Amino acid sequence: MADSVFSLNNLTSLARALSQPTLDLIDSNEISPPRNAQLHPTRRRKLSSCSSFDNIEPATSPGAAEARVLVINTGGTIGMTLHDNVLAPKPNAFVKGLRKLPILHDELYAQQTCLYRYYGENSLVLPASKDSKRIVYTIMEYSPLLDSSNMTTDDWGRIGKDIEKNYESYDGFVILHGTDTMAYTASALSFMCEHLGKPIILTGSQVPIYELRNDGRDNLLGALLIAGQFVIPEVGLYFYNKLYRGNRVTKVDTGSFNAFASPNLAPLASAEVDIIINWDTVWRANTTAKFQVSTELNRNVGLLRLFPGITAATVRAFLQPPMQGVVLETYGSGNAPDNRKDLLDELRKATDSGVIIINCTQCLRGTVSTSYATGKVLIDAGLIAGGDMTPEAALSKLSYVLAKKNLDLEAKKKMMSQNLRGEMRADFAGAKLCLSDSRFIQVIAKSLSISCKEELEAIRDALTPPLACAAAKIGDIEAFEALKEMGSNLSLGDYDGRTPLHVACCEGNLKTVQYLLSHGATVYAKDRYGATPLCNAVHFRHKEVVRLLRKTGAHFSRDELDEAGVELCSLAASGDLEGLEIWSIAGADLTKPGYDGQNAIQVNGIEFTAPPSGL
Ligand SMILES: NC(=O)C[C@H](N)C(=O)O
Repeated sequence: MADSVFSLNNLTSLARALSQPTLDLIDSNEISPPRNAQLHPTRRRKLSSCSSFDNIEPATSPGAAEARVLVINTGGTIGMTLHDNVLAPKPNAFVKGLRKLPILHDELYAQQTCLYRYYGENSLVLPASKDSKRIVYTIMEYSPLLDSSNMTTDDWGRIGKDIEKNYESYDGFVILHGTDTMAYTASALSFMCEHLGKPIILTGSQVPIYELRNDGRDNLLGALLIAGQFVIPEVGLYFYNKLYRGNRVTKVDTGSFNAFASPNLAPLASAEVDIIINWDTVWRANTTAKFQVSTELNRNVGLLRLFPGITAATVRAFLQPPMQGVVLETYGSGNAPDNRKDLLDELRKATDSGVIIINCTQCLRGTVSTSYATGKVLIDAGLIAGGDMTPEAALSKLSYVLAKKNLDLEAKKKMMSQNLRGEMRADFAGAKLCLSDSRFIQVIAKSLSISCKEELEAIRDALTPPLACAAAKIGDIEAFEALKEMGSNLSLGDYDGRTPLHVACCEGNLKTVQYLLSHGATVYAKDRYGATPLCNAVHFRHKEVVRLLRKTGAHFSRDELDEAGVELCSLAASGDLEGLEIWSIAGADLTKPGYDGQNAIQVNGIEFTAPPSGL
């Protein structure tokens, strides 16, 4: 033990250093349960302090039975009431209103489990799902609440920052927002949220939730169920039983509950009898970097819609400094008059002087191309093809890209033509193998006399988890490649919810973990027992794997953290410094008390030594 690189003295320093950022995070915008760990080491144990504990059915598997969602209420019709015959947001009424709606809140469970004391006054809980799971959600209400027509880029930044601050405390996020500019906010957040690993779902309604017939209840319920149950690492928009990719939507109807369309991309999920997730479509960050929110946005951007007879003077005025980026909404497949030299000259002058102009179509569906002479002239004038991007996505992408201080103009232009968050279709002509190309699947299909696409996909999905977990066990990257070729999703869990990443983390094969993380595996997957890949890597003491997972944004779940004090004390009691070191690398707070109120550092008479100054 003497030659251990990790002594108890630096453990105490580390503990201090580790606890510091946690404290710094607490401000009025962060909603989290009380951090006084001495009160209740686990939520389950906490239940025993409730007077009505005898009536509660204990959770079958603590940690897996409750999911937490943060709801950020920015305003919108969903929470509006009539004043002087016009609809306007009503502050401080939403939580009270929801408490009276049994489909959105189970007051009995809340009372029995001391929900408010543990999660805060603005918390609510959905009734139990079919598999006895609960979604506990906490509402953060903005002041003032806004009609979304009043939203600005500063409001997008505020939402982004609040998600970032609370990222580790919740499984998913729901943003309540007015429908008028929801497509813009959803697009902007999709770019601002870099290396996203958890669901962020915007929703709202066409009719206030307080009215007899309204769409707010269903929309909120659906968004909560998806955000709390599925690790969809995207900014989505949930409306009228469909989850869409946020940067693919546009508002198409003012008078229907079916207010949004995603003309160029099928929904990510449909809530019918069951909620069906279209996992093949789900976009994944495929990076090992940690989640962060980039709130720097450039406001010198604009949308200009071509119309027959538009004058060169109008175009010139629009493109004057300080304008730096413009989405030009063109005709059909990206066309403009090729007999209007005056117009084309204005566009050319602007691009020559460094204005980035993106060519997007005015049509609801389809992509820009260069099939016509009237389209080619715009390429010649220095415009960048916007593919099948919506104007909302193109505008917010410009705002995000132009704010990148470390990129020169060429790099920004390149970034604009790349697919960053699934906002445009990348041209992979011929690169994607279809399911029936896979020899393996074909052999199985033949032996089972199966030929239709749906049946083939069902076989693939049934076989993927055990095959991918087996490949993870032995670190067989080629097997992963073969599975991916079939269109398999390497994040799918087996019967116990164990994903290939869980297995690779148990095995400690760094290369395999790296591969899975860069091919869409999520660090937030929880198996049937509530265990995360990080918890598995800690358990099997794979230090480098733990480091990589942390770099990617992994953190202990709330229940794992609650249990940590006891585990840490037992490691300290047996003088297991290596074990303690791994826990601290994984983000555990070494000052977390165990059963008797003592923490790891105090256990067995070990003195808590003050850390060297400066830490
Ligand atoms: N349905 C709505 O939410 C429309 C409202 N004007 C808003 O965007 O805030």
